[in-house]
Amino acid sequence: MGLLDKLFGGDEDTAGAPPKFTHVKIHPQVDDGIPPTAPGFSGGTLQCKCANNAVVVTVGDQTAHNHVCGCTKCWKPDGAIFSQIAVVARDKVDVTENGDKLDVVDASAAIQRHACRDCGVHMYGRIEDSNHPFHGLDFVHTELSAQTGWAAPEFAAFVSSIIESGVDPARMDDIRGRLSELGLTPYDCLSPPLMDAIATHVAKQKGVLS
Ligand SMILES: N[C@@H](CCC(=O)N[C@@H](CS)C(=O)NCC(=O)O)C(=O)O
Ligand SMILES: [Zn+2]
Repeated sequence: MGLLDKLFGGDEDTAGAPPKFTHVKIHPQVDDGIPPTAPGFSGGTLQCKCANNAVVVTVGDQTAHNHVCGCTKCWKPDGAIFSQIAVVARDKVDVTENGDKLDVVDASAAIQRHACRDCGVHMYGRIEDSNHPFHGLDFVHTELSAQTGWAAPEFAAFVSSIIESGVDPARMDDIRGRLSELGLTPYDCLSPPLMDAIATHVAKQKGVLS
């Protein structure tokens, strides 16, 4: 193998090779294979983890840009090193039961995460700043739903940020390897389409694009 191939992995043939990183756990929704998106799926309900008086949020549409997120701010189920989070239009999100149990986790954050004060689950995240590139979208964890058919996760965001939660940096090659095996391309910020959407929004605000 030449130097360039060594550096860029040019002729390493991994097609059809058995997965090498199945021991690496990412999130319960993806670890045993990713449930597929159901064509025509049009929403459902999300429920917090409380045994009594659970908070219920009704989402009246399919979600988009579902992904696993390694940042420290998104809610994760116990033991998971990533969250799983997707977006949906804010006018499709309604708190339908026990909304009095919701508190905003950090009012100064761009995403106002509304969490159940009893079980800690984040029920939806809303962007109130009308100048934010993602204003109009809410962030939701569809694993909180009993329905199947929600949009499948497509990529992994904020991967390096898992170190900020205490993950040993020496594990990063295995973790990125597992994400790639699952088809969740690892990015240390967001996916290229979302980064392009943010940059386009900024360029229009500055007047360098129309
Ligand atoms: N390295 C930081 C990254 C935090 C971050 O920027 N998170 C992203 C993905 S959820 C974001 O959009 N945050 C906005 C917010 O938290 O309001 C961390 O892990 O805390
Ligand atoms: Zn996040």
